[in-house]
Amino acid sequence: MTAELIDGNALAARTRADVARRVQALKARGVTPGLAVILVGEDPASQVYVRHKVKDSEEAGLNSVLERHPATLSEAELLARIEALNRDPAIHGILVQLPLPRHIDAARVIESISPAKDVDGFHVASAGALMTGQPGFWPCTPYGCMKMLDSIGYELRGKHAVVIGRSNIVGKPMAMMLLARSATVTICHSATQDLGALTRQADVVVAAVGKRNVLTADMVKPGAVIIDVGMNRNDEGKLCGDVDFETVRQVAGWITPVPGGVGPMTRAMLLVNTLEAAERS
Ligand SMILES: Nc1nc2c(c(=O)[nH]1)N[C@@H](CN(C=O)c1ccc(C(=O)N[C@@H](CCC(=O)O)C(=O)O)cc1)CN2
Repeated sequence: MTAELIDGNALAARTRADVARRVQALKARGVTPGLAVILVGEDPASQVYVRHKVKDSEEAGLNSVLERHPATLSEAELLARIEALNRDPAIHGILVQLPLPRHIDAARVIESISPAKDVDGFHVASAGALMTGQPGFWPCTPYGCMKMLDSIGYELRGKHAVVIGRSNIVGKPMAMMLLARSATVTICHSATQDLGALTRQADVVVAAVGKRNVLTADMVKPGAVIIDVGMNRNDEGKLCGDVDFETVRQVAGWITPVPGGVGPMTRAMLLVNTLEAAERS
């Protein structure tokens, strides 16, 4: 068996086109969705990601403002900027690119964003809303993974999903989203014993560790759906995920590639969240 690819680039393009249509409808009612993207420091990868976010939003018809600050910006100065954006009626979504410089407490910064503008879905209020099934913003990466599962018409009810990774921004919210669809969810992490024994039982595996080859072919049930959230570099410097793609695709039923899988969907779901923030305002 060779797995079918779940094409994140194609699904993201359809999602962006849908957002663009909804933005036009909102503009006709006099509202232009506004997104503020804050970058602190000169991390090269973050600079690329924020540029993409601004370009994506402009192409979909949103207003986006990119604020670049030096790495020496103090936490108090950053909190003051966020407070001003919280009050700005033209801004519906606020995003602080992570990671932040070490002298800034990322949790305090995230909690200072108004939950109504938390389009990254990282605020504790957004996490609580997800956990209790209340309306709120879902973090873009796991939200994008759910859209990828939906795109192949996958019925999660009663299926066993294994999430590898327990971060606040991917692993934990991913598990909650799968649970909300009535999957049986196992969360694995660095202290899990015999990871393969668990993944071999899984109908769906989401790998979100940030380490190459965490999932190999011998750890996969034939026909399983494999979602690869990882973004790593191999020995040749090429971008790769957490999954040993070439061997796992011989066993799995569906698989997401890296690049061209979850990454583009993360970007697309930010547009969806920002549009919805504006629609709710
Ligand atoms: N405030 C946030 N910070 C960070 C987030 C986030 O969701 N919110 N996630 C990551 C980085 N990230 C978005 O910010 C992100 C990274 C990569 C991609 C992507 O499309 N990757 C491409 C490949 C890009 C390349 O060639 O380098 C792909 O997978 O095809 C999207 C979003 C950390 N920080």
